[in-house]
Amino acid sequence: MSGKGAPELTVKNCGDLRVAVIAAQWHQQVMDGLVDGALRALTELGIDEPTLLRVPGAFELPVVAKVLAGRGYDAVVALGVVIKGGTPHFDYVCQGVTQGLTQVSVDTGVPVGFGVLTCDTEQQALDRAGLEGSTEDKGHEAVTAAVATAATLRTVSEPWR
Ligand SMILES: Nc1c(NC[C@H](O)[C@H](O)[C@H](O)CO)[nH]c(=O)[nH]c1=O
Ligand SMILES: CC(=O)[C@@H](O)COP(=O)(O)O
Repeated sequence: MSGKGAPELTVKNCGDLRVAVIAAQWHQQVMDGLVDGALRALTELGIDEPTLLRVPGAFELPVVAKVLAGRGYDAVVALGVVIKGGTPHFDYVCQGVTQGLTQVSVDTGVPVGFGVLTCDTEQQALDRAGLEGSTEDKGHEAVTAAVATAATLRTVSEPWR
């Protein structure tokens, strides 16, 4: 299930890659879908012993991503759901998470799959959660993108980190 132009990625010979998934806990129903989709992608890729850690909210994703990226993981995947409320808080959470995860990836050279939904409504999140009736599976997508990038980096001859 790929949404709105996302590529159908095929990754081979990546079963030995070390992958960690970090999942926030806000909006449980949507998060259950994202985590299931992520684990399904890992199984399809032959990565059979992923690390799965939980954090309270999306804002806590970058610090754990940073620590894991320094522990020898080939890829880290961050999953979360941020839904707009009645104040600008949404903007600051989304900005902090996005900038933080981006910084981890470029600072460490470890791909960080961005599986954080930033939605105006709960229905938008449900539609992207890989649940029955969803049109997209962003958890699966985030894993596949991160693992594909890690596989690409593995072909780079010089040590990059
Ligand atoms: N409103 C949402 C949050 N807010 C909580 C923050 O992520 C963070 O845990 C808190 O500010 C304490 O540091 N988190 C989500 O994941 N989703 C939301 O919709
Ligand atoms: C994105 C959020 O943190 C959100 O739950 C905050 O809601 P509010 O802006 O109504 O406090």
